[in-house]
Amino acid sequence: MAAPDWMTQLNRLWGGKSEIPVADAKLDDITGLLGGGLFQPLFKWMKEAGPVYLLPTGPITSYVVVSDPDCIKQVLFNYGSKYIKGTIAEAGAFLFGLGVALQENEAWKIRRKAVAPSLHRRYVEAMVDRCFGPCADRMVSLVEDQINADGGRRERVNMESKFSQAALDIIGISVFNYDFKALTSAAPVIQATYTALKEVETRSMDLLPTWRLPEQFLRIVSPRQKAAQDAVTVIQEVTTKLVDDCKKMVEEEEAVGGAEAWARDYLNDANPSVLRYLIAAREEVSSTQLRDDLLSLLVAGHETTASVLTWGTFELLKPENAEQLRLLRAELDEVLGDKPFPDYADMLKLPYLERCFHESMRLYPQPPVYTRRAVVEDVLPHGLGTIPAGQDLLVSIYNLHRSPANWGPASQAFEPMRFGPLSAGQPNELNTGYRYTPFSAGPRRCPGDKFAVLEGMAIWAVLFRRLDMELVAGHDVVMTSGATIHTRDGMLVNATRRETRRKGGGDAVDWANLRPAKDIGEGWWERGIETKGGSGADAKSKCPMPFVK
Ligand code: HEM
Repeated sequence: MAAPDWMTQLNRLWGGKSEIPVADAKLDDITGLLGGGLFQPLFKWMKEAGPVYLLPTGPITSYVVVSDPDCIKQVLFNYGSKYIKGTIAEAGAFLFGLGVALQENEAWKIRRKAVAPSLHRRYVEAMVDRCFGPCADRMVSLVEDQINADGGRRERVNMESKFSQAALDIIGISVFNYDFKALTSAAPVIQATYTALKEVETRSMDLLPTWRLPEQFLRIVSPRQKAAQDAVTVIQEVTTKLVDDCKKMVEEEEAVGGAEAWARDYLNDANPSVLRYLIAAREEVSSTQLRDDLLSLLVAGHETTASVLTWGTFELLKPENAEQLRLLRAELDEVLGDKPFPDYADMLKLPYLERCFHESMRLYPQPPVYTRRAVVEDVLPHGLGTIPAGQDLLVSIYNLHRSPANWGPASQAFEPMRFGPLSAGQPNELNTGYRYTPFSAGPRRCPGDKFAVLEGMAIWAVLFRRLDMELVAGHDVVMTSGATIHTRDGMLVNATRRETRRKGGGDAVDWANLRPAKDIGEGWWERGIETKGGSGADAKSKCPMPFVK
């Protein structure tokens, strides 16, 4: 995506405010990383050019890459007044249609107001017991069955696929009340999601945006575009069917018992879902709008969580992180014993596990980079530059989270205790001064944050309590990017059953006085969680879903 040297020279004549340094982007920087993630050269250039720099991408096109906490805060909070999503919204329109994730301005505001309440804290908490725990159990039981069938010998498992399948099953049940059974059958929608998301990323970074040409033409001339369009058709067919089925079901329930009886039954025994909530809300909305909103949830909520789990597992299985893994298991044994999967009450007693999930999101933010476009001129804080109206930006959360300026000399190391004592709580953008911003901030902040954290914790709790795993020797786990960070060839582990510990039977750990197992640099432990800040989400509001008690 970076422009060749001559283009960089040309771009130095950029008409904007020239105090923003220009990245010295050589083609070698990205050819060396071909097949790797785009976010990696962005990190290299940040080290050379500083936390705000201009990246020329063509003779007249460029991105300003932003990696400073205060600048990122300003850009994200001014969505709607100074910035819009820009490139990513244009490039993703073929996939997301009218859905909440990529709409802009007024159209987005209406959809956000309708969709966000469906992911309310209380609904998500109810989902832990009904869905997250049982799905995690299903994932691990399948591996255990394989091990048993093989006489107890170790089994080679691609954990990236397992997490992706489990996350799809979870999002299917909680959002659509539909079981994709991705763990037990080959769901074409998974591959379709990957293909479509990869295309969104490629489109947003294309040097020559040929994808702006008419769709029918692209189908004929470009096999890549044809594959992307076919993938979208698969995803849309699946979601359309789910919307139609749910609408029919609600209509039938109303016809039989009237709205009141339906509501009563709904409270008593039906499985709640976001889709049923949206239909029950009786908002005047077309089936296409509903389909695209749900597709936003499916896409935004599936791969993101799965990728955090993949990379966090990779870190936890590295020999250098043996102590972190020991602590994680000690906590699980202490709280869960031989319980097959945790419920919501257990989740509140697993702060170290939650820290591991946050530390994984710090090192592997999903997505690592996203776009904004300035609609008016904006002066960045700390004299870091002026953004002219019309300028495209790349907000690099990967740079933000890995920069030694924000996280000290050991910023690249996996250390869940870097955020301070467990009594300080869990990190978020508010209490870390925006140095840790995994769910974005401001109006477009992720409404699925609580969902994601509890889902990830449930899956890890079951996995690490019941299985022993080691990374497969000689198999390189290499980062590459779709819209989230993928592995190039999977994340292979050898798995065996783990000896069951009784509740309280874990290693005794002095949790109150636990400090980082690694040297994170002087003064950085104190800087983990700096201020008392809320969750960033609207935690106290009343749950709008009538069926959640
Ligand atoms: C670890 C998992 C997840 C991460 C790291 C994550 C991260 C993000 C980020 C960074 C954004 C905003 C991007 C921007 O500002 O341009 C976002 C938006 C969104 N996320 Fe998540 N997300 C996760 C899981 C989920 C889940 C589980 C759901 C739903 C069940 C979800 C639903 C959404 C939606 C609907 C949006 C669009 C919101 C809007 O534009 O108003 N996410 N997510």
